[in-house]
Amino acid sequence: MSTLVLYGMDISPPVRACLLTLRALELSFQYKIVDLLSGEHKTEEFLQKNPQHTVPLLDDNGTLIWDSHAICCYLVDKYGQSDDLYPKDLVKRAKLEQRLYFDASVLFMSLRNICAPYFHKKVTTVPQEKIDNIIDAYGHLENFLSDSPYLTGDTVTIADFCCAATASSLPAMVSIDPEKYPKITAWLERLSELPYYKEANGNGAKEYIALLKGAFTIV
Ligand SMILES: N[C@@H](CCC(=O)N[C@@H](CS)C(=O)NCC(=O)O)C(=O)O
Repeated sequence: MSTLVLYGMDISPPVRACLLTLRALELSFQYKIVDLLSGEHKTEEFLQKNPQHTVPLLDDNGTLIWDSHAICCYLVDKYGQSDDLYPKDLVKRAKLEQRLYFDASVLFMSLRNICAPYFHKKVTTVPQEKIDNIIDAYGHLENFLSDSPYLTGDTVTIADFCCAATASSLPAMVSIDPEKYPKITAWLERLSELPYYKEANGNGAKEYIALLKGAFTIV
């Protein structure tokens, strides 16, 4: 029986994507808090596990995996009772992975490019260009949801978990106007009905927004 340990903290969107996946798979795991705000991710002990010093980090009986997207894929492939959350069908998987890479390279980066300078160097001025990146990303997300309730079709997958963990945190910088983004708004409401959503993502997203809302001046 393997022991799963997730390292992270609730304010981190990619950590919450992993929490959503772990809960959806009904896996038991140990959650070890790494307090980024006090620099615990830069300790020798953590750097030995993840030299890139990011959370989430998964330790599956000595196998160390980081990057939330890699973790979510691994968890479903290894422990899923079905492939519903991460289909094996190549065409379905390709569409899903496009959404994962969208989160990793566009959506989450639009958030990280603002919050990393804030957390690392207390930078509170944000160029309009960085705000425009969030608005562009919202536009793409709205478009991905134009003809289906979830990001890859009729059922929830890890693409929804990864993108929703980020999207539900981005209102710290740019609100999601329900009139402009009705699909994103309905999608987040739909996901919030999952029995484990509040604990795995909702509370942490609220905490993240409370920590950052109003912290920035756009220049
Ligand atoms: N693409 C990575 C991003 C991970 C990431 O940037 N995590 C942030 C917290 S939200 C972090 O650990 N920052 C600390 C650092 O980069 O030193 C993932 O999806 O896991």
